[in-house]
Parts: sequence; C-alpha cells; structure tokens
Amino acid sequence: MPTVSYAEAEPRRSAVALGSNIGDSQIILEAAIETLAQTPGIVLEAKSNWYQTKAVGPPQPDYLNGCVTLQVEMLPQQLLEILLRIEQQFGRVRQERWGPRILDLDLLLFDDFIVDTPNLQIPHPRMRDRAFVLVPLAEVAPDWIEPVSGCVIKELLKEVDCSDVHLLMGN
Ligand SMILES: Nc1ncnc2c1ncn2[C@@H]1O[C@H](COP(=O)(O)O)[C@@H](O)[C@H]1O
Ligand SMILES: Nc1nc2c(c(=O)[nH]1)N=C(COP(=O)(O)OP(=O)(O)O)CN2
Repeated sequence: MPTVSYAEAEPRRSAVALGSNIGDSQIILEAAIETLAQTPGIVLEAKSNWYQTKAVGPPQPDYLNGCVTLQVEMLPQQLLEILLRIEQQFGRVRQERWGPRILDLDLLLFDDFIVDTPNLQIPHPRMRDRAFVLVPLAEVAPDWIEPVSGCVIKELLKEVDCSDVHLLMGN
C-alpha cells in the first residue's frame, strides 16, 4: 500500500465496534473513544449506547458492546494500525480466539470499500452474524449499505437474534 499522509487521504466515513469484558468495561470503552477522538485525522461523528451482551465463544463474562462512526482522513490500513495500537495501550493481551479481553476494536465499515487482504477485511467478515455489533451499529448508522450483501444495516439487524443484547441502563 502506498505511503499517504493523513492530510493527503480523502475524508471518509468509518464505523468501529467496541467491546470489553475484563475490568471496568464502561470506563475502558469511554476512554478508548476519547483516545480515538483525539487522534489526528479522526473526528468522532456518533456514538451508540452501551449494551450488555452474552459472550459469543467460550464461557466467559458478559461483554459491554457499542459502536462509533468516525470521519477519517487516512487509509483503512492506517486506521487498523491505530485501532491495534489503542488496544495495546489499554493492555490488550492476545490469547485464545474469541477469549475475554480488556478492549476489542474492530473496523466494521469504511465508506463503501471492500478490502480483502491477509491482515484486513472490510466489511468485518463476521459483522452480519453478530447482534452485539448490529444492534449498536443500527442506532448510529441504520441506512449505511453493507457493501458485500448490498443490504442496509437496519435490514441486516432483522436477520439476527437480539435476545442476548440488552441496553445498559443509565447509559
Ligand atoms: N476489519 C478488521 N478489524 C479489526 N481487525 C481485523 C479486521 N480484519 C482483519 N483483522 C485482523 O484481526 C486481528 C485482530 O483480531 P481481533 O481478535 O478481532 O482483535 C488483527 O490481526 C487484524 O489484522
Ligand atoms: N458478546 C460478545 N461476544 C464476543 C465479542 C463481543 O464483543 N461481544 N467479541 C468476540 C470477538 O472475538 P475476536 O475479536 O477474537 O474475533 P473476531 O476476529 O471474529 O472479531 C467474541 N465474542
């Protein structure tokens, strides 16, 4: 991928999913959003409510999940690097797949881009199956077209079981 500075990249809209099930998840997730919003080339557009969700994967505590939309002036690969760096800053340790974590930041959508490289796939390949992603995403971006299916987020939401996703009271 060519080297492009933040200033040279065209403004784009992106959606990022946040999740945590270790520590004080709400404080961690709010701080991660603040870190994102203070990053050069990123403007926070919208933030969903937080949802308490049953873990998908091995037995582990419930997650807190949410989504943000961003205006970004960078390439998708640069945004991924920023997300991975923030996860590390917050003490993320990679262990088992789908295991518990302090902070998970997934790049869901980047305008209408489809990216399929070894270290980055956009749209996030499992987002369409995940109520813990689609419920908060539908709050902030109901009409965004997921470019692989061609369906808007609010339509994709109708296809998943949302019974394990609960709005956190006192958001
Ligand atoms: N769309 C993506 N968002 C985040 N991470 C991605 C994406 N596509 C590929 N990856 C790779 O997945 C791991 C991070 O996995 P998590 O367990 O979800 O943190 C990382 O190596 C990315 O290169
Ligand atoms: N309720 C809930 N369950 C989850 C959550 C989550 O945020 N909420 N994240 C996971 C993600 O696991 P991982 O990032 O290892 O895999 P991925 O590459 O499929 O996103 C696995 N299970």
